[in-house]
Amino acid sequence: MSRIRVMVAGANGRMGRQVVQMVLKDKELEYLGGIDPSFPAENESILKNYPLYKNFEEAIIERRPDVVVDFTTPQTVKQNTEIALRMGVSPVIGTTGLTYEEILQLDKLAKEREIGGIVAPNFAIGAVLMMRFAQIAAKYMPNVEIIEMHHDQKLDAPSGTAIKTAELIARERKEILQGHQDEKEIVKGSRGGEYSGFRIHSVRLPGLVAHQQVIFGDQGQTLTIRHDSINRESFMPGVNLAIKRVRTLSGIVYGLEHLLD
Ligand SMILES: NC(=O)C1=CN([C@@H]2O[C@H](COP(=O)(O)OP(=O)(O)OC[C@H]3O[C@@H](n4cnc5c(N)ncnc54)[C@H](O)[C@@H]3O)[C@@H](O)[C@H]2O)C=CC1
Ligand SMILES: O=C(O)C1=N[C@H](C(=O)O)C[C@H](O)C1
Repeated sequence: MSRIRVMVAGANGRMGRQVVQMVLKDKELEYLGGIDPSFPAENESILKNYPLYKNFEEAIIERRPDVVVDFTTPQTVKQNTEIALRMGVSPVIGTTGLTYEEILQLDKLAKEREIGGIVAPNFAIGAVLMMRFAQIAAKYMPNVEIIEMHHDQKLDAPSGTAIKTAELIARERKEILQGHQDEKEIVKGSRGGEYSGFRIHSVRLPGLVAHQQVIFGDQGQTLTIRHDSINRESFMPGVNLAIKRVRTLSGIVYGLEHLLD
């Protein structure tokens, strides 16, 4: 059986470097090279041993991968994905920041081209379970707040995981007036961002990787569902699964959970 030919966009980033190592270790995958406009540090010998392109379109035209994994930035991911789909390449997208409308547009393009793709805001199995458990709890405990905590270099807030969690909660939660109307924010933003009647709070600190708590409250009790990624290896089994399954999909699938059952 021929190996799946993979390129990694954002290869020089925190996630990209981890993905390159994972792909190189898997005998079913062939690493064709990376795409990243930044220069790898002197000690990043792995990246320098393989082709490293600065331009996404040029890389895809020249190498013709089966799958391109994207861990870049919210500013570039949509354009990258459109190029990949137009070139017949299946995208595995970990980059956050795509809106739901943009995912629908990409899905339309993927279906027109008969190509499978996946957008997963979180590739860690524990995070997928956290989101699912929160969705179940929301039906019975509609008073809820989300606190997500990440490293201080993160570009987007709230995190893609928090947004997806909020979308799942909003689907189940009956519409209630949470808290009261007379609240006054003395320090602007201290009550977080509002999503469909409940709050999301984003914490950014050095020392953190990726963490989230979903806290439900009811009379005399709280329920806290918490997930911690303590390193970026936590995302690799999910990314590996997506690379192997993406070409069997129809259109763009949103969330790793769709590959698990
Ligand atoms: N879905 C998931 O499980 C996870 C998603 N993420 C998301 O992945 C994204 C990347 O995160 P990090 O690796 O921490 O960021 P990072 O800043 O360390 O890496 C991003 C890399 O993309 C490169 N880049 C920028 N524009 C590019 C372009 N047009 N083509 C190719 N490369 C380009 C940058 O030079 C940089 O090296 C973020 O959106 C983050 O939220 C992060 C961790 C897990
Ligand atoms: O930027 C990160 O680090 C992460 N981003 C994703 C998100 O925005 O949810 C996934 C994970 O939380 C790590």
